[in-house]
This record gives sequence, structure tokens and C-alpha cells, in this order.
Amino acid sequence: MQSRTIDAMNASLVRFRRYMFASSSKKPKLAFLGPLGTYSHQAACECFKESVEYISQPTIADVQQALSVDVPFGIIPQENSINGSVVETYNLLRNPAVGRDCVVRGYTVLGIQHSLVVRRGVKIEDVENVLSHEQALGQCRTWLAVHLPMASLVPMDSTASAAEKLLSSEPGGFNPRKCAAICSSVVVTIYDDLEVLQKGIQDGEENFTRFYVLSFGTDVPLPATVVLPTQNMALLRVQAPLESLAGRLDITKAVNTHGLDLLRIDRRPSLHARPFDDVYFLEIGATSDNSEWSDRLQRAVERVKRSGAEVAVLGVW
Ligand SMILES: O=C(O)C(=O)C[C@]1(C(=O)O)C=C[C@@H](O)C=C1
Repeated sequence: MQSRTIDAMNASLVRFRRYMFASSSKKPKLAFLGPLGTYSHQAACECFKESVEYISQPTIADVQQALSVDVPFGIIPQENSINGSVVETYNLLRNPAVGRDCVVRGYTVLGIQHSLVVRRGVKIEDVENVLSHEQALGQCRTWLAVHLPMASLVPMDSTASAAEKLLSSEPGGFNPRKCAAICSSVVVTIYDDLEVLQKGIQDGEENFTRFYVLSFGTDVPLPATVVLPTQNMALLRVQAPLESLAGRLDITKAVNTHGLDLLRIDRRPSLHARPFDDVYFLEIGATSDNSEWSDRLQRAVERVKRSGAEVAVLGVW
């Protein structure tokens, strides 16, 4: 890895340590996938610094569920540059509460460097089980195939919860002395008795995860110090009762007609009972002409709705 990237990462870890335990009941609360030391936690700290009180949640779905007047902000991982879309996140974006009570306010991107972490004294040849979030396991597939080909890969709710499990007496029925976790090296500065066996084990030096910043309703102002990349962008959830692919592609025509760019499409099974009836998530951006962005977005949404689709605006930023 280039030394500039390493320096930037070390600097960001120092900042992270400063914000990590920041807590005051006077500050607005932010829900993140915990426990302390997850990448979600680091991404939140990078963005929100000391402006919020950090509230740990056990799963990504719980982050969205936690949003309320009392907990106005949240952060969820959306996509990784090696392993792709975060399925749990797209599953929760299907929830009707998203776009109504809870909205996307923008995104932030974090560089991800994974480490193989063990309980102090455990050697790589002892490791029979590797615990981590399924995204992290997917991002380290090649390294695992080469260095731990016989190990079982055990998905956990988060990278830091995998590390924490190494300290329990029987992690999910496994002997902690035969287990390793894939997580950020920052966890060994938070939890005693853990050590890093190998750093930088992801499949490629450049590894980034993009996170959506959520708020409870659109009206709550982001803390003044929070600076998110501010392009004119929107996230739509579209459910089209269309039988043919050509019909579905009409949605993209509607967007183009109004001079907007379709930046990405994700697809998940819908929550309706019909098999293979999918829901689409469209990230839309303004083209180089940013004028009347929100009017043009509104017109495109109306046009898609007129074609019989259900459209929910999950966020505009
Ligand atoms: O488990 C964590 O540490 C998380 O914050 C989740 C998550 C993800 O779901 O993508 C975030 C960043 C990394 O890509 C790996 C895991």
C-alpha cells in the first residue's frame, strides 16, 4: 500500500480514538452497527466527530429501527468496492418506514484495511474457524483460500462482534483458542487480550466501503460540522408491476427524459408475496446541468408513477 494511504489511515485511527468514547446526553444521538470498533463506527466518527452521542446497535436492521425523535441519526454500510452491495442494507431499505420516517441524507466513504485478529497467544496454525461479518469474509476470500484453506468461515453480525466473541468462553460453541476474527486493527486497542496476526488481508490494496447517512425525517438538520459529499443525488425505491424487462427499462427512460443520470440500480425480492416480483433501488444524479434539479426529479418520479409503478423517494441530497 502506498505510504500516503497508510499515513492517512493512521491519522484517521488517531482521530477515531478521540471521538470513539465521546458521549453526552446533550448531543443528538447516532445509531451505528456495533460494538465499538466496527467500520460503521469509524465511518460515523469520521463524519460526525464529537457532534453526536454514539449508540451501538446489534445489527444493521436495528440501526434503522433505532431511529426516532430521540435518536435522529444513523449510518449503514451500502456497498463495498471489492464485495459489492450490502444485502442486509438493501433488505431493510424495502421497509415502508424508509422514505417515510427515515431518509437517506447522503453518503460517506471509508478506506477498509482488514486484519486477522486472535486471542493473545493463538497462532495461525491453531485457527480452525474465522469469524466476521459476511462482507469482510467476502473481501478476504483470496487471502483465506491461500492461508487458511481448511478453516470454516462463520458469519457474524459485525466485524467487532466477531472480535468480541474471541473473548467469550465458548464463541458460538467454538473454542476461542481455535478461532480468529477479521476486523479492523483498531479493535485490539479497544478490547484487551487480542492481538493482530496479519494486517491488510483484503483482496486488493484499494478497498472502500460507502455508507448511507440516515436521519429520522427530512427536517432534522445535520450538525453544522458534518460535511458530506453534496452532489445533487436521490435514492428511489421502485416497485413496478411490469412483466417484461422492456417495461422495466421504461423507468430508466423516464429518468433520462428529464435530463437525469441513472447512477446505479440494485434489485432485491419485494416484500409482496409474488415470486420474482422485485423491488428496484435507483440512485439518480443531476447531469452536468444542475438547474431545476428537484423539479426535474419530481417530474421523473411522477412519470414513473403514471406508468403504474409504486415509487418512494428514500432520500434527496
Ligand atoms: O462489521 C462492520 O465492521 C461493519 O461496519 C459492516 C461492514 C459491511 O457490512 O460492509 C462495513 C464495512 C466493511 O465493508 C465490512 C463490514
